[in-house]
Amino acid sequence: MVYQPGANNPFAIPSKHGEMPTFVVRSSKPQLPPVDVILEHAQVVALPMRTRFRGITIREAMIFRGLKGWGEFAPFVEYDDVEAANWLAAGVEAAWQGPPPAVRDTVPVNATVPAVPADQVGEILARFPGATTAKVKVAEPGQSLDDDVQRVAAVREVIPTVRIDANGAWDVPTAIEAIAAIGDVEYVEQPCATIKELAAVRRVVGVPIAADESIRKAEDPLLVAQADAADIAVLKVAPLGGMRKVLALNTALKLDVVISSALDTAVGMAASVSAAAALPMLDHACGLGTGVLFERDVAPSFVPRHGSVRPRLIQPDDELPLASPERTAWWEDRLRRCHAILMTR
Ligand SMILES: O=C(O)CCC(=O)C1=CC=C[C@@H](O)[C@@H]1C(=O)O
Ligand SMILES: [Mg+2]
Repeated sequence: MVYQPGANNPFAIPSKHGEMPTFVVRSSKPQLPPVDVILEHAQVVALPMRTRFRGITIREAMIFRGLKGWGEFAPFVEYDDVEAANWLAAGVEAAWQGPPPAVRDTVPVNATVPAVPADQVGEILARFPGATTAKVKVAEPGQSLDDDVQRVAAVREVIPTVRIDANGAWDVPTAIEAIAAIGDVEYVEQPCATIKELAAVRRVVGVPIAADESIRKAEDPLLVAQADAADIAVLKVAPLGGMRKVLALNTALKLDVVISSALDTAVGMAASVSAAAALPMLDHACGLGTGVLFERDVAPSFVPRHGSVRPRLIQPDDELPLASPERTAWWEDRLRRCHAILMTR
């Protein structure tokens, strides 16, 4: 199909001054704008973090403007193109389709506590005013179980409801030992790497198990539920391919759901918050307060107030902390490869 410039072109974005673009582009996917249309309004940002999180101190992201707003493409740099292509689908959905209808206007969020020493916990929690649930990272490489126990204890002094996330780092015996040592928690997210191990831990421990990587990195995201391996599904909009994908998964999984960020900038966070606002049922706080972990965001971050954030559309700041030309070229190449993958799906 050839898209001509102007009104009949479903992907054409008027410039800031209202003129239609002058390109002629080819695309065979009605839902996917041609790659040059995406890149025409794209910028790559490098955002400094206030606290190292998941080994990241500078969060790079590509953001682009579409017909319905802004989208984000920010797969973690180590992800391969097949996995990263889901993130592009999510960004395109946000920018060209916009959010699904909301059923609530506030979304409760948890405080997110990176694997910091216990004496830094108070400073982190102060960034999440009103949060009644905290998610604490545990099992960080190079740290001990005692570090986790102390960090969680320091959090509990301020916020009694604690969930922990081991990112699949424990084997089954270590998970059972660590969960017993850490004590009462709302749930344990991804204690072990595999679905089989999650099911084994779940059979032994008396606390609910949440699956994150076992859903977003699985070939079949429904397997974890079929294997009775989890009580709660942690769903992330960008890695799972978009807001509507997450809503469909929520229906198919038949588990309690928590929507969590993928260390989204304010643009990606707008999509994540919109997905949470559109869920028919939401019984748990969501991991959508991570904007406060950024030193600088692309627009005012979704800062929790009274423990919640509100869905809204984002207009990025005029002046952004742009990535270097080399990094920008790297992201453009990556987006082109991911776009080619989406063309085959
Ligand atoms: O859920 C939260 O409170 C914040 C988001 C969060 O923890 C994560 C975001 C991005 C990458 C992950 O390592 C991490 C997670 O594993 O859930
Ligand atoms: Mg997780």
